[in-house]
Amino acid sequence: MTAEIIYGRELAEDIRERMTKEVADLKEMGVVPGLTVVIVGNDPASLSYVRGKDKASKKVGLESNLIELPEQVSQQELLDLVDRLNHDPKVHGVLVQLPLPDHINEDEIIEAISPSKDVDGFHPISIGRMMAGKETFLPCTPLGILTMFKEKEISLEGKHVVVLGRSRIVGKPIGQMLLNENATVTYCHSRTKNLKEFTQSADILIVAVGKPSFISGEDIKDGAVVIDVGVNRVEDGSLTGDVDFESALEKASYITPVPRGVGPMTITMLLQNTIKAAKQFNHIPQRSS
Ligand SMILES: Nc1nc(=O)c2c([nH]1)NC[C@@H]1CN(c3ccc(C(=O)N[C@@H](CCC(=O)O)C(=O)O)cc3)C=[N+]21
Repeated sequence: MTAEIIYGRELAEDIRERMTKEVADLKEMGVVPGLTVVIVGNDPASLSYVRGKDKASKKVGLESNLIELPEQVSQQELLDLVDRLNHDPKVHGVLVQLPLPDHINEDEIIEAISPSKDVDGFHPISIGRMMAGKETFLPCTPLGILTMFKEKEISLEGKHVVVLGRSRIVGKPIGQMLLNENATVTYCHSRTKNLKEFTQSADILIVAVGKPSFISGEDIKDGAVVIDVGVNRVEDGSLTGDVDFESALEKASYITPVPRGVGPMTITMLLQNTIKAAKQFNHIPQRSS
């Protein structure tokens, strides 16, 4: 079997086009959705992502602000900034780019963000609501993956989903969200024994481990759906996923590439969450889509 490649970037463009219209409608009502992204330090990869977010936000018509802080910023300065953004009525979404430097207590910063502006879906209140299957801000990468499944009409009910990786921002939440969609979910991680037995039994394999070529064709069941969440910057400066694309392509029914797969969907879901936050703030009903 040769897989159909799911180009997240193309899906993302379609969704952003719809969003641009929605933002224009909101502006007619006097509502300009606002997103503020905070980045600490000057890690080139992080800077490149946040600039991507900033550009995409502006393109759909959001009011986007990027706050760049020096590496040495103190915990208190960061908390004060988050507090100011929480109280700013023009700011509907707040994102603090992770990871933060070692001297910063990341959890305290995440918990300081108002849950009503938590467009990343990382606040414990958002996570708790997600676990309970309640309406909330869902984290952008998992939401982007779920949106890909919906757009491609890939059914989840009763499917065996194997999630490789258990990070707070990808692995754990995607498993919970797919459980909410009635999938049967197995989590695998660095201590899992006989990993191959799990990967080979997956109808849907989600790989989020951060290791180039961690998975290849022989690890995959014929006809499986393979979602590559890896963003690995390799020596020549190019971006590569966690899956050996060429060999996996021969086995899978669907596969996402890196770049142009999950990444652009992540950014698009951030914009979607920001629009949702702006509507909630202004008591405008959400569209059912
Ligand atoms: N608070 C927080 N929220 C995040 O959502 C968050 C974060 N911190 N820290 C870092 C990770 C990583 N991340 C990516 C987003 C888009 C692409 C993306 O669009 N990638 C493009 C390529 C971009 C390039 O070439 O550099 C693609 O895959 O086609 C990648 C990675 C969000 N993250």
